Amino acid sequence: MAPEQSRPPSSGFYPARILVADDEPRLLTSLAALLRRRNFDVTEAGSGREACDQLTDQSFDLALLDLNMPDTDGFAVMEKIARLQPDCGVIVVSGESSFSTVSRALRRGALDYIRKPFDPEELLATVESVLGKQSLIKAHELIQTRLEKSEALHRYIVNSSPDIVFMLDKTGHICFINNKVESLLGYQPAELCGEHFRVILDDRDVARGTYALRGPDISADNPRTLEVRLKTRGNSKATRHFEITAFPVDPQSWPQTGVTLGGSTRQPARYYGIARDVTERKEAEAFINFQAYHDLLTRLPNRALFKDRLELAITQARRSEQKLAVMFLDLDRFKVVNDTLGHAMGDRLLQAVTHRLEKCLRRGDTLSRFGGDEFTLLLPSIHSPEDARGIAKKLIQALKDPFQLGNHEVFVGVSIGIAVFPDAGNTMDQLIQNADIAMYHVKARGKDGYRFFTDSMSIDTAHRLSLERDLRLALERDELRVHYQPQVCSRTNQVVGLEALVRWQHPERGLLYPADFLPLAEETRLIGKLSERVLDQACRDVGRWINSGHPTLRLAVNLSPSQVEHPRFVETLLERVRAHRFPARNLEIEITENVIMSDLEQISRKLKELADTGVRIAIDDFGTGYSSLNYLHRLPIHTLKVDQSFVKAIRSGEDGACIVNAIVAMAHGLKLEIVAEGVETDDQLSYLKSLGCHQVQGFFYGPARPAADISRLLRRDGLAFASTA
Ligand SMILES: Nc1nc2c(ncn2[C@@H]2O[C@@H]3COP(=O)(O)O[C@H]4[C@@H](O)[C@H](n5cnc6c(=O)[nH]c(N)nc65)O[C@@H]4COP(=O)(O)O[C@H]3[C@H]2O)c(=O)[nH]1
Repeated sequence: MAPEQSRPPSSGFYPARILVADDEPRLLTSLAALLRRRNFDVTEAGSGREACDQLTDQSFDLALLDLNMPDTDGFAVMEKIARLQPDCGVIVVSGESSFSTVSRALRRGALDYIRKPFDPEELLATVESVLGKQSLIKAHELIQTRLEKSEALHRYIVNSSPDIVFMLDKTGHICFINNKVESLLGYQPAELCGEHFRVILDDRDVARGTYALRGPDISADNPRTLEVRLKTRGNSKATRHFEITAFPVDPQSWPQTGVTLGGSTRQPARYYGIARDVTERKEAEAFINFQAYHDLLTRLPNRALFKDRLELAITQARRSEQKLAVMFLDLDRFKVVNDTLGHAMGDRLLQAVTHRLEKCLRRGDTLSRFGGDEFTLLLPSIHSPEDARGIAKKLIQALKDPFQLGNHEVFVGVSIGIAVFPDAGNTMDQLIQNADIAMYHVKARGKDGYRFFTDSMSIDTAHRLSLERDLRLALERDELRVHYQPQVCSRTNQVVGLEALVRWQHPERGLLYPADFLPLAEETRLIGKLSERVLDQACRDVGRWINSGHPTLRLAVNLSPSQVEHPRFVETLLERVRAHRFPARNLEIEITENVIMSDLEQISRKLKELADTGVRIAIDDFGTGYSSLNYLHRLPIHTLKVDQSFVKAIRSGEDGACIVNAIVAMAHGLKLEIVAEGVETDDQLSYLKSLGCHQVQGFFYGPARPAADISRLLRRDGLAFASTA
């Protein structure tokens, strides 16, 4: 008999439930008693059918079955167990001991076989061994299930990460990479495992990326963070920006460093990292950065970026003792287009202008939009000012052809001031300001041209501000004066005309000449008012002289480019002339070639209108501008004024003298009158006379003088000048 003992160790927290089935009542009772003494929870079944009924009612850990039972044998019960309670183990306790029966029972799932009559100890040992195995299998299955769940959870966490998670071996080959790499870069994780991680690094970042992991001090607490571009699959040009955080795997926190992952690499994982897609942030940063330093309409660098580049270029030029040029460009007639066609057209024009200007430049040059219709250009290393001159001519030429804006064909020009480092300024602000000043000198002299800054143009800023204020006051306080320079016929020494030249009687600085304030007047748009005053005064003075016995006396007035461009130029001029009852045929307006060429069509219409009323038209400084002869016979021009530079050349016998010959010959051919300016010497006068150029103006006959002097002259000598000359 089995000794009375405590519960078997394999039964866990509750006694194992055992079904015992045998058709021999005595054997059944003794077997049950034996097991109960070991604290098993025993259910007895006196037949196979009864055993089957029990199996439908309750569950068991183990069944001890006799094979030979009359109605339902042990095999049938085993079948039912396999179907209803597959976890229930089976031990056959049978008198049958033939090999075939034993083997059949084992094939049907019996875990052991005990032959009757059995030894109680042996039976109990078998029961406990089977129950022990059963509980081990169950525990194993439980752990297996938990592991699978845990693995699934971690896989889910890693693959659902918004970042790419990866592990590398010590040489940088990818041991593991999560699925995120597919949605962000288009690669399958499997195709990257085993590859070196540089295969996805953008070429520009390979050196930085591969070097990054080599630091001696990086760890999980001190990871290496760097921004790199990663290539997307299939198109090596398309990259995305990532912030990578990586560190060596700590053997203490993950002792599995010796284990390879995924079987695709021979080396164990040594680095852990995550790569966060920061493309949108980078793009937003790039856009904000672009906005801060660029003009969004033209996409050109703005004032801030231009100044930054200029500062840098000055430092470099200083170090290498080279020159650089700063140009200030102001569009001519932009305002007219903007005002008449609207801002949208104005914007399109600025874009088109930018496009043409950019085509004239080299890679290192910086063209920037300084504001409105103003641009600045930096030519960082030039050999001589001639290089800048070449570019300026190219820029002017580039804007010559009309711009097509919808149905409108518009013309703009550009006035360019040039300041060359170091002669025209040592600092960034000086260079920009001086280029600006030079530009206004272009504007004041007819626009659509270029000029280099010279010291004589300079007006420092404080001076400039006070001058501007003074100029406004001068208009209010009537400080402007008109002086008249006689135009004399050298054959008769008769005064044929008077050129009105503005002066400013400054309360502190004395008499100022146009060069001192006209550019500023142009810049501050006071030029319009100033010109009106001059015209009014001149009409009054010369009108008086005409009426006092000099009916043929001609008044020559200079007109500023902005005056001529004004849409109401003709009406305004005629209104003033009529208001003073000044005879139109005695008026000659002087304009430069540049003004004409700026918009040939418009200007020619205006000049024809004026000429129809009797007003004469003279081309001032002839020979210094375009000298495109084409317009001469298309416009109602009466007089050519030979620029003083050519007259000066007569004395020294330079080429200029030949130009005078040519201009005079041409004027004769075209039946135009000709006036030579700046005649100072007898030689010049004789030479001009010999060419047949008889109308002259210059210090030879006297400078421009106040009206009172002219009145005296006319009273004393009539129109004859003989006594003075
Ligand atoms: N070296 C030398 N110079 C001589 C001689 N004879 C005359 N000049 C100067 O030469 C300039 C001739 O005028 P411009 O070419 O029309 O050039 C003028 C004209 O373009 C402009 N200007 C003068 N008054 C007015 C005005 O009322 N309105 C406008 N828009 N411009 C004016 O300012 C320019 C300079 O005027 P100014 O300083 O008065 O200078 C005048 C005159 O004083 C000479 O023999 N030798």
